[in-house]
Amino acid sequence: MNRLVIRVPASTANLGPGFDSVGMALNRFLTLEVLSSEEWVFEQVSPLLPPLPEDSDPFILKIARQVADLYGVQLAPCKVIVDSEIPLARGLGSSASAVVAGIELANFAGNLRLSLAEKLDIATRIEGHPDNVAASLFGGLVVSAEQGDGRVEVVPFFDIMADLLLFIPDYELKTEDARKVLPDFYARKEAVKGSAASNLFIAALISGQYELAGKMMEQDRFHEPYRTKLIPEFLEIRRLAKSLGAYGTVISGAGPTVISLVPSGQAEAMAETIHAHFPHVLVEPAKIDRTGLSVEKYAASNMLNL
Ligand SMILES: Nc1ncnc2c1ncn2[C@@H]1O[C@H](COP(=O)(O)OP(=O)(O)OP(=O)(O)O)[C@@H](O)[C@H]1O
Ligand SMILES: N[C@@H](CCO)C(=O)O
Repeated sequence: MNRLVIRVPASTANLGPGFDSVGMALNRFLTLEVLSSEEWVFEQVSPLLPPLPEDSDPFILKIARQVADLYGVQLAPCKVIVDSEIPLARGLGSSASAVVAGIELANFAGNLRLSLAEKLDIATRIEGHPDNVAASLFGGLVVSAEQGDGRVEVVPFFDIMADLLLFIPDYELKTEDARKVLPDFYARKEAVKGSAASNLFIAALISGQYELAGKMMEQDRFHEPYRTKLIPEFLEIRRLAKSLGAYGTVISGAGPTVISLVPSGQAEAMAETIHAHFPHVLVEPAKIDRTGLSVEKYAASNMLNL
């Protein structure tokens, strides 16, 4: 094996009331080209990536080494060329994609032969919650729950017939900071309403009742009431998107990106209208990625064709 291409989709977490449990993969990708090498070499070709540290391992290699330590193996050195379409700290799962990429790098360079379930458990432990990593690994809409024993159970769905509209502000919001504004406890009445909204949202979404899914999507009780103040344009975007026919509009992950679930084929036209109202926000149509993590292996004999 001389060349490997690891492709990991971005993701949106929560989708409103599915806090830390629901994720959806998006058609924006982190890509690693991995080649056999005498020593570790990292190159980055996207301006969206953070600068490579001068005195320590790059983040993705740190994750790979962590996984190798877990299994007690040494990693064979590689040259890794990293490209990315996922903006950092915007609520589009950049860290989860990097964690999944690091695990896959370890899988290759340490010859670990990890199963998808093992990758999910490790990624969840590193990321702290399964929503983004599960979506990046499986693709589609993924509902997940940690089991308390280090294992994560998931059910992916691939037949959601809707598109997405991303509103990406020009400022970052670190997940760590956006979690600090959340309460440690919820009153029973609030928790019951939040959980009911989540249940009905998922039931509506997977049964193709997108209007109802959109309505329930906007009834989160777990995080949006506390994070709205961190994203000043959120409620105005929601209002405008609704007036143009979006099913529902929520904070993507920990924000600041706002995401709308919209009828198939309508995202482009809506993006054009909305962009004029929010000049400092990038308004981009997106689609659900239904592939998840993909790994392509190329033998030496094929390399001249690549
Ligand atoms: N490809 C990468 N290479 C190195 N570091 C990365 C990479 N992707 C993400 N990171 C690190 O993760 C941080 C962003 O993670 P954070 O959890 O705050 O936001 P996010 O994952 O983009 O959004 P969210 O979790 O809300 O979906 C970056 O600031 C950077 O430190
Ligand atoms: N569920 C997570 C996603 C961001 O990592 C949150 O909302 O904090």
